[in-house]
Amino acid sequence: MVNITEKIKEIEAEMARTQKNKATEYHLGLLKGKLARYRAQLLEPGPGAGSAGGTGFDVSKSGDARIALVGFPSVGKSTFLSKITKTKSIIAAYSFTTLTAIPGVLEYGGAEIQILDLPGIIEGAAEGKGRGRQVISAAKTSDLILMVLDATKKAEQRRLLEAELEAVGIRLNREPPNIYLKIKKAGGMKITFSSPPKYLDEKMLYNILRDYKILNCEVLVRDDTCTVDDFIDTIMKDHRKYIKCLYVYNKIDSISLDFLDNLAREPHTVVMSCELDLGIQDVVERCWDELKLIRIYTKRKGIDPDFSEALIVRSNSTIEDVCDQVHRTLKETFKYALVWGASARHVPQRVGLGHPVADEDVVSIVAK
Ligand SMILES: Nc1nc2c(ncn2[C@@H]2O[C@H](COP(=O)(O)OP(=O)(O)OP(=O)(O)O)[C@@H](O)[C@H]2O)c(=O)[nH]1
Ligand SMILES: [K+]
Ligand SMILES: [Mg+2]
Repeated sequence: MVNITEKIKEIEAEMARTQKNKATEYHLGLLKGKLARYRAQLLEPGPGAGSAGGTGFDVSKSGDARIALVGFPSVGKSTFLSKITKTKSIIAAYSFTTLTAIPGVLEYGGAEIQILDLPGIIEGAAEGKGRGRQVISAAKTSDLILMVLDATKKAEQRRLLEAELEAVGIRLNREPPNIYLKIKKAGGMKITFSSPPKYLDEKMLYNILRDYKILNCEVLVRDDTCTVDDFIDTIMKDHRKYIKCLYVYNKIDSISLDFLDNLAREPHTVVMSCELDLGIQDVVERCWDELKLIRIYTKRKGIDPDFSEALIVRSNSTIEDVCDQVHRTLKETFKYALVWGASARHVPQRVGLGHPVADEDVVSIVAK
């Protein structure tokens, strides 16, 4: 492990020394590729490492979605958990009060959302400082990262945390790059671009692929704005996780109104004060919006739908997912479904398993 950390440091130092220009472009691209590979190795649990490896804290997933509270020490993560759930996580003015993952349940919109309060992370967390690697691995399993920031601290805290998460392959508020890569057994490399690329060329991709020992493959870059980093993310796609992130500035009771106004205007950002009980509900609502969970009300033939209890499915779900939520084997006897609501072209619409559902649809499943 020490070896890999040293190698990473060496590559980072070499990248810092290398001037960025046309002549060094290929070399820098290769270095980035190597860096990504070592970082992935760093996260793999070594032999006998047990749960101390990259697996994070063993909190089993429960409920309809998971939100991870990530931030530097003493920004108010545990205070926030205690506000929005019945769980009491220890709150104190000293750093590293929380030492493991503390799960709580937020009930909202008929859904149960698991909230994971995590220990504070520090710079260098991705390389294993503190419990950083476990914290970040736990964050990697979440549907939404709530990055809790201290409004009284320097603006760079946000960039530092983002860099830590990026270093272990988490991509915040982004989509996977629009690059097709298929690894083959023979036939050499075939690299094509849908339109002339702005930041890539064939030779560069060729070199990086060779460095990864990928000699036979098909590549199609579909977006002319893709960068070397996007290409490396495509090669490393098994180690990448695209997660939504909401930036939450806490302790706004201690900053000026002007400053507060600026913070609140940043994208994906909400502000709150746990101490004064300000903005907490806004944060919860924004979380709900970001998770894009879908509530489905089921209806039996001849009876009004039961609006008191919703089935919760994820965004982009279909009738098939609804069936799976009701019962494991319901699909097998499924004949058709009747749908009332935003996803139906007319009401009720008779649909099959592949029909995409929308929030607050009413669904009646008809079995064979
Ligand atoms: N001024 C102010 N202080 C707050 C607010 N929210 C929390 N605090 C204080 O900040 C300190 C740290 O709170 P915690 O909830 O323990 O912070 P944490 O992020 O869980 O800390 P670690 O577990 O150590 O990483 C405590 O003294 C809280 O009372 C707030 O909105 N305003
Ligand atoms: K604390
Ligand atoms: Mg805490």
